[in-house]
Amino acid sequence: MMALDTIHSVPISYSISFSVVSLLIILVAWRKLVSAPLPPGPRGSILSGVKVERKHAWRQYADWATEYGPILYYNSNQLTVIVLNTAKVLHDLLDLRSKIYSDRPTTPLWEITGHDRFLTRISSRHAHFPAQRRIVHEELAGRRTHRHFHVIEDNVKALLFNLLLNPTDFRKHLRKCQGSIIMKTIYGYTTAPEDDHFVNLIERFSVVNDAVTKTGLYLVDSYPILKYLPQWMPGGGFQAFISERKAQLKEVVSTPFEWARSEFEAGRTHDSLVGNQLGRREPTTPDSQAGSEDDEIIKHVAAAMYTAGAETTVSAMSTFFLMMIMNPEIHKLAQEELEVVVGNRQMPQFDDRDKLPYIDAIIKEVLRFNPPAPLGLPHTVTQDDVYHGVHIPKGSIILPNIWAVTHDPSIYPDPMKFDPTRYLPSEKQNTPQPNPGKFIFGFGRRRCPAIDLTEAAMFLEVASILALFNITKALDAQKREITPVIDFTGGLVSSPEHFLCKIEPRFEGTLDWIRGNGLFASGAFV
Ligand code: HEM
Repeated sequence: MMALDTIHSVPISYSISFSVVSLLIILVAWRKLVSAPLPPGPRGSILSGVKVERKHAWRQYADWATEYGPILYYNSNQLTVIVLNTAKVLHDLLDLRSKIYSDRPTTPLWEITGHDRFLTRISSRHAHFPAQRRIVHEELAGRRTHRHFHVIEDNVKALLFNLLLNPTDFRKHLRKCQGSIIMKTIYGYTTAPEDDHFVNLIERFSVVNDAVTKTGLYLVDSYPILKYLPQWMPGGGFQAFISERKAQLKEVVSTPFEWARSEFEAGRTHDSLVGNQLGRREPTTPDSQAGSEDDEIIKHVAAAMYTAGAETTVSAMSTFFLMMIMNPEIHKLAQEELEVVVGNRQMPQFDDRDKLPYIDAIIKEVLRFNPPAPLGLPHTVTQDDVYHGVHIPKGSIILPNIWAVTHDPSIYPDPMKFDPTRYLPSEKQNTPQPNPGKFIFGFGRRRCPAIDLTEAAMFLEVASILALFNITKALDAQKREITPVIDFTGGLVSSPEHFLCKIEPRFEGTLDWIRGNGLFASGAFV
């Protein structure tokens, strides 16, 4: 009996002390939380909060950070916004506390229209999120990207050909190249030379999507009750707007997917994300729930890729053109490296990448100088948190100020100077400056899943363009050089403002050279 008492009393006393300790921990954490103030930041009007007026919000935030510190808080239209401005706070919160900082903010409008199902916007707590991330990882991570090298090669050849025939439209050609790479690797679909049906569909949608996804733009975001307003009541036209958006979204998500599925069912296999995933999933029966759920997952991953990947890479490539005309000595050094490693009049290959450190450094510097997504994509935090004595409330919108990090002089000295040698060891600097890829592709569980594909495509585009062309300042009617103003657009993706440049073949007979290298083979040019 005694023995039995002892056996039982030990766990009971343990569990009492365990409960007391847990309660104390919770109390201490709670006291810390309630006593911790919000981070410092600008205060706006009581009604609408702070308005960020500047075209480049990231610069405004960086300026505020010098006044208030690396973590800023402000209130905008009743939304709590926290901006993270240094590499350290970004790493501490978005990488190390990724478990609670990987969600995406949503709005009633996105939920009603279904925008919140895309990988770019889906909540990290949604049942489909792990499967969506697994799919992109399976299809695009690391060496798996190599399967798509031939797609990149074909489209880069088409790009070179288009630049030769019609250099003025270089941005259109960059867009075509990137869009075609995505459509082929994701759906197995070869885009038409002009006016492609699917590309037009997605691009039209992206424009509307941009407007729809501006947080707080619509009344329903502030007053969710409005979603129940019948169509016949004043203001009920909103219901028609919703139906239209839903239909548009369904078309964008389903049409290219259904094309890929019909190809798959007809036995025409394409080594694409959708084709491979259809091959992997359980066989479906007409009433199979699992099959249709899998389809939903695949569709929404695939549809996110074009909208996330087209604009960003085109922005980076446009910055590359701008930097080449503004820095002719860097352009020349890159061509000299290519001549030594690849030889004259040769098309660079993927295998050459490791032997071309200067080209690699130019790409890094392009991405640092103008990060295509300067504020990344917004995150949100799923529980109240305290960091260095400040309270980060659950549900706050967390903006990573990537631009502030890539222009932080303590990491990148003289940050407004375009200088690829930052990443190369030299007598002046034993340790090269950090690869901006650490920051510009985002953080934690939401980090961009297409980094390897992006870097491979940018390498081949940059190296091949420099191998074949000289990019210089355009001339006006009096044959004077036009020096562009270095300026970038505002918005989620920031690209160089319109500028002119001259793109000329380096060698006589380039057209013949292009023919000889099979550049007509892909048929994907305009
Ligand atoms: C230079 C080119 C690119 C840059 C700078 C870039 C940057 C980013 C950034 C900053 C994020 C947000 C990460 C975060 O929330 O922390 C992101 C997410 C994403 N990117 Fe990229 N990206 C590029 C190219 C691409 C391409 C080519 C694709 C597709 C083919 C792509 C697909 C995606 C997707 C699907 C997400 C959402 C991931 C998620 O929310 O879980 N990106 N990217």
